[in-house]
Amino acid sequence: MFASENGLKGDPRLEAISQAIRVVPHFPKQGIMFQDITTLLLDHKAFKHTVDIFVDRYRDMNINVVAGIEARGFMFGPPIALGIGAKFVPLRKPRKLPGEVISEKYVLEYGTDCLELHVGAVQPGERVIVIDDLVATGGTLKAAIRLLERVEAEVVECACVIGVPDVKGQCRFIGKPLYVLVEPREVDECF
Ligand SMILES: O=P(O)(O)OC[C@H]1O[C@H](OP(=O)(O)OP(=O)(O)O)[C@H](O)[C@@H]1O
Ligand SMILES: Nc1ncnc2[nH]cnc12
Repeated sequence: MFASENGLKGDPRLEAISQAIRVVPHFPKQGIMFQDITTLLLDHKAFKHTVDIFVDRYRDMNINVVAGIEARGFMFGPPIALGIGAKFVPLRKPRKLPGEVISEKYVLEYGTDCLELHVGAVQPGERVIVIDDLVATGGTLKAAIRLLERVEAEVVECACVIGVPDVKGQCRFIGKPLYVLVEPREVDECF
């Protein structure tokens, strides 16, 4: 669900977060309105609002693991993990993790890819939230959930800064609760 429909209706932090995201049309290919969160990271207030909202939501939910998806989930996951007292586990692209891994392939808006998890990083029964910057088709989150469920973790929720409006039908997308802060921006007036 969107944060604006779940306790944060009218919260000015959501607008500040949205405004800090740059839209780059036709990147990395024609027709994609790329949502660039590097400009959100440049705005320390908007970046802090983002982390604070997730920390407030998850701090009392007995979360053991924050699993961040490469690459942009690595920017939001670690401060959230520190804020809620959980461990951070990277879900990485192929051939980046040096230890024994399990892998899941998935389809993207612009290609195919694969995520890997270190065997032993997450224990059976541990409660996990999965963090990424953006959900579009949900294919990446679904691969992350499959990886974590293969090691018998409990995926409590997925959390993204940006989500296409269709994610309101969240269970159809990924089969797990999904918490999203803002919708993608259409045009870019600020940058
Ligand atoms: O919901 P989906 O359709 O699966 O798309 C969302 C994913 O796409 C982007 O990552 P990308 O694969 O471009 O990788 P990057 O973060 O390494 O650039 C984004 O950061 C999400 O991980
Ligand atoms: N429109 C988009 N902007 C940024 N990252 C994305 N990943 C998939 N679609 C994207």
